[in-house]
Amino acid sequence: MDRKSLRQSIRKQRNALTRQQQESFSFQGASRILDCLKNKQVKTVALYLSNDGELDTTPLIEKLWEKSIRVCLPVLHPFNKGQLLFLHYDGKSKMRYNKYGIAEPCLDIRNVIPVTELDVIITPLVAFDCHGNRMGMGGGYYDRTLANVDLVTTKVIGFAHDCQQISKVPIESWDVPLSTIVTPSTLHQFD
Ligand SMILES: Nc1nc2c(c(=O)[nH]1)N(C=O)[C@@H](CNc1ccc(C(=O)N[C@@H](CCC(=O)O)C(=O)O)cc1)CN2
Ligand SMILES: Nc1ncnc2c1ncn2[C@@H]1O[C@H](COP(=O)(O)OP(=O)(O)OP(=O)(O)O)[C@@H](O)[C@H]1O
Repeated sequence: MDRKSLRQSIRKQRNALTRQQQESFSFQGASRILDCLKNKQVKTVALYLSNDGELDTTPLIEKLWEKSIRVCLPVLHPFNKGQLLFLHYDGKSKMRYNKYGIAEPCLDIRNVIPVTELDVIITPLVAFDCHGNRMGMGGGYYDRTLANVDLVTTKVIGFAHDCQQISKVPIESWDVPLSTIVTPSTLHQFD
């Protein structure tokens, strides 16, 4: 299957999960991520607000706030096409909808967090495989972000439903494989 058909098919599957499944999976996923961050000096985590049947990040965001860990969200760069900025997000952040209908903090330079300050980036994805290859929504936003990340100082974790795992992601030269992917049932570690 080509990338486009694969995307469509997996997006359909995750959107078909029931409300009850979405809710229990989001708590299971959150607790796996927290396990993964335990005993690490984590001050700032980049997350995303779930959309299109993605594993819901709300319980995880709440838990991080409880632990006084700073949460950032991606914002589409206003001029540089395909690039993301990361903005601090708390319960009081002013929000707007971007062109994809995803809520993001209103752009205010004072709230921009440089990627070098992100201890952990939790990425959304559409499909992944047993080698840690990921495929996203098709904008190349995270591929571009990860191309500029120092993977020694910033831990990158994919977050997805179990049903998003496929046997082989058709990869492209710019794809950055992930060493960790968390699903509700499993912490996947790849070498
Ligand atoms: N929750 C969440 N936030 C995110 C991402 C994500 O995957 N999930 N992104 C990860 O990169 C960025 C947004 N990337 C996206 C890229 C394409 C589409 C999308 O819906 N594309 C439509 C076509 C839209 C159009 O061009 O009109 C489609 O495929 O149907 C959505 C988000 C930043 N924020
Ligand atoms: N590091 C990069 N530099 C420049 N262009 C890039 C880079 N990474 C990806 N792109 C471009 O972005 C487009 C979309 O890439 P791709 O389909 O792999 O995105 P994706 O992995 O599905 O999305 P995302 O990374 O946002 O989740 C491609 O046309 C590709 O040329």
